[in-house]
Amino acid sequence: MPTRPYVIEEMISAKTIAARIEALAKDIHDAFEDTDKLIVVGLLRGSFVFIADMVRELDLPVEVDFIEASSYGNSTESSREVRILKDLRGEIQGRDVLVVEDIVDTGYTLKHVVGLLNAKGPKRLKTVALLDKPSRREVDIKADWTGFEIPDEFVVGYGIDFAQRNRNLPYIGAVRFLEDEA
Ligand SMILES: O=P(O)(O)OC[C@H]1O[C@H](OP(=O)(O)OP(=O)(O)O)[C@H](O)[C@@H]1O
Ligand code: HPA
Ligand SMILES: [Mg+2]
Repeated sequence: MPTRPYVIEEMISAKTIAARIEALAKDIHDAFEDTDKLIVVGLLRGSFVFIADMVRELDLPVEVDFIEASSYGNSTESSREVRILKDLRGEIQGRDVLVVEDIVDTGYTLKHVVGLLNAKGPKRLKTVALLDKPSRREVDIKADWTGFEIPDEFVVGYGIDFAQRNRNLPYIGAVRFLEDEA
């Protein structure tokens, strides 16, 4: 289904993202320095680029796993119903876990997934989100580490989509609907 016409305005460059991930990885390394293995869980689909860059900066023994959660469909508004489309492949009971999320907006997705994972009894569970939109929060959740706090703008790129488009942009950009400009 075609969306309303829009342009994308760069908000965070690829270079700035890379530098921030390097710093986040150092903090995460320090928190999990004594781990025998860190299970890094990416939330599909939006986090696929972030997790790929993050694990390559993490100097720790890691296992990579994924959960697929979806709540937006083709809209810029959350349905507030988080559907789990794919569960973890491995066990996390008694393990160290890092959840990797692209963006925390209303907070429904991260809160739901953290609840599901905590119910499996991990030893330690921490979360990292590349982006945080605190002004849009509807439920009480904050990632343990955040890359960038951003204003109330619908963003795309670096794995993040609008109606499944623009995930392949190397930077984060804000969506500007053209008729809004008139
Ligand atoms: O804090 P929230 O308001 O819940 O929004 C954040 C979530 O929404 C997006 O996922 P989406 O449902 O679009 O699925 P996708 O990752 O496959 O794009 C994004 O990737 C986050 O997972
Ligand atoms: O700003 C956003 N862009 C794309 N997907 C999203 N899901 C939550 N917030 C956003
Ligand atoms: Mg999406």
